[in-house]
Amino acid sequence: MEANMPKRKEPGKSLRIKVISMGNAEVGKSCIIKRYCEKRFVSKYLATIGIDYGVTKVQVRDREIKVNIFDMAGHPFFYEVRNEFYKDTQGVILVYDVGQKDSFDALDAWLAEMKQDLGPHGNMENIVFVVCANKIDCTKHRCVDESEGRLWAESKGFLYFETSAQTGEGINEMFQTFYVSIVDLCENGGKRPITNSSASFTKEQADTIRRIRNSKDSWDMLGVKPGASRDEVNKAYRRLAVLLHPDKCVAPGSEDAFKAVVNARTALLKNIK
Ligand SMILES: Nc1nc2c(ncn2[C@@H]2O[C@H](COP(=O)(O)OP(=O)(O)OP(=O)(O)O)[C@@H](O)[C@H]2O)c(=O)[nH]1
Repeated sequence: MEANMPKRKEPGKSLRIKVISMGNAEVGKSCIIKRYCEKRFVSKYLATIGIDYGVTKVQVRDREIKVNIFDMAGHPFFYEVRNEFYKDTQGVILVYDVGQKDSFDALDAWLAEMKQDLGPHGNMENIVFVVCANKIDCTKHRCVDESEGRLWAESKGFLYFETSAQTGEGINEMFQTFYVSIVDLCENGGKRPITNSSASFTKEQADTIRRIRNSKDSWDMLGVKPGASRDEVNKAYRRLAVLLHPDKCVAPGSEDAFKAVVNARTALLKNIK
């Protein structure tokens, strides 16, 4: 049996699972859990000290699921406390604040912390991850858009939800899908079920969309040196167009990336003899 498989897994029987929350301080981890479990929102920030623990029961199909939730403090100060709690986990709620780019950029570091604490025998493939792009009610401050977050999550085979603990948007849907995926995983011998989205685009497509988003000018976007010839620009354009054409590529953000590439080519060709 896999190390992080729960003890009882016969269909129709009750199941006990462990879920943890991860993400920078103040992104809303505790509020997301409270919104689902207690149906309320706490606007005052009370930093989690170390770990908060709670138990809840949910029904998935014909199974009663007893969920042990460990809400982790996001502050770096609590690293020593957190690292005791990563093992034997079936589900992770990975949260960032859509108005704080740092909290999105930190997601890789959170995965690295977990991987390091699980050690060489820990297997992250057996865990269901759901990414919550939280505080979507704060539209004015939003700086990480949906396609950027979704691309990050789905290229790793993680679930992705846009949430607001304040309004409740996306919260029930997120937990429902999360718990169903964990039960599916338990009934699938501890293997994460392949989602449609994770199977439908390649790493090259995801990396190219990210590169285009971060490019500094049209040359950079097409991946050619400044001063490249018409032929070089057209060749680079054709390669990207085949990779990202909306008929062929369903990765989040591909349509915008494709349009940006078309515009970059047009702008460059105007000035090349
Ligand atoms: N506008 C808005 N504010 C939110 C939302 N979720 C949480 N907050 C606020 O963000 C602050 C931090 O929320 P917490 O849930 O305590 O954050 P946390 O990630 O658990 O923080 P740590 O315990 O320090 O790791 C609080 O003031 C919340 O009221 C949301 O969806 N929208």
